[in-house]
Amino acid sequence: MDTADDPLPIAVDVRDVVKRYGSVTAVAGLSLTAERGAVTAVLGPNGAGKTTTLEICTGFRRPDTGTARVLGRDPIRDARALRPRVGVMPQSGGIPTGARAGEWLRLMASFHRSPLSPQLLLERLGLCSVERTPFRRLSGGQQQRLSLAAAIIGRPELVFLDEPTAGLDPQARAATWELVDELRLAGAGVVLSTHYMEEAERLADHIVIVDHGRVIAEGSPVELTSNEREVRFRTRPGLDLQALAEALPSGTSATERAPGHYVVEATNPELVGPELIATITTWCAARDVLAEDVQVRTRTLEDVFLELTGQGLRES
Ligand SMILES: Nc1ncnc2c1ncn2[C@@H]1O[C@H](COP(=O)(O)OP(=O)(O)OP(=O)(O)O)[C@@H](O)[C@H]1O
Repeated sequence: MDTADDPLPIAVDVRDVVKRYGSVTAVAGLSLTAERGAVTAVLGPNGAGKTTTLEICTGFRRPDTGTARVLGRDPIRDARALRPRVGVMPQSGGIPTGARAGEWLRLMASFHRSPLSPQLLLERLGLCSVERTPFRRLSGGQQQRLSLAAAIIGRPELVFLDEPTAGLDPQARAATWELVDELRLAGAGVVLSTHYMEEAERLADHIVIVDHGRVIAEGSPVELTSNEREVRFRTRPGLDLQALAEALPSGTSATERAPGHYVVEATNPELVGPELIATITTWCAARDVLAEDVQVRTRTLEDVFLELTGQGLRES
């Protein structure tokens, strides 16, 4: 380990980065930090700028303006010094098509002073049966797992994983998550991009939600969701929501999300309690309406994400 610039708690410091591809602004003034010993998930819809941001952090692209510092260094100028300390799993695999799985891992291991065992990684990631198979003949999931193994074999201090579990089956996803947990426990910083809310909630200490090249929200999974509680119930469509709103305490609002599916949201989670439930069900009873499936829900990361980024499909 290089001790010259250690131990900074901040492993990645991206400030005001802008990156354009012709007329497309992929990253539009984005700032984020990621700590050592923690998993930072960059979450965003298609085309949000996640890959470009990771590529800037790994020295693959130069920002038009703004700065990126990785382990206190410049990812492009200090690429040689950073290489043994930083693991990278690019979205496209980044492994020569003719390289055989086992040989490639052993080669990668030979570049590091105290690597993980290639054999052990092949076993943990279910790649033993394809050890002698060239990269181009591996399935998409096997390619990803090999790329993950190559990124972490040198026991990096910091690792960037671009959508590490996209398209993986549940077993491979669980194996990947386990390895990420172990990296964090070993004190490494992990920065990963993902579309999967479950993955961000399960793995991340810090979630950065990105859209249109900017950070639109960030915090721990609990910080992002705990203030968000609501009551849901089902009954006949077309209730008089204005009348219901008059019966509800201030700081709450009622909507009919889909015909017959109602949500009462509160700005303050403490408002969501027995009294609110009683108010709703009493109001319904007075109209001879049965409120069914009454649920108090803490909103999920997915609820928050969709509210922030909108429900519409992205073209890119
Ligand atoms: N090499 C490139 N040349 C031109 N445009 C690009 C290039 N790479 C990315 N873009 C565009 O920049 C924007 C951001 O892309 P980027 O791949 O960073 O987003 P992303 O959040 O990783 O998306 P996804 O989740 O779909 O992988 C998109 O509009 C994309 O089409």
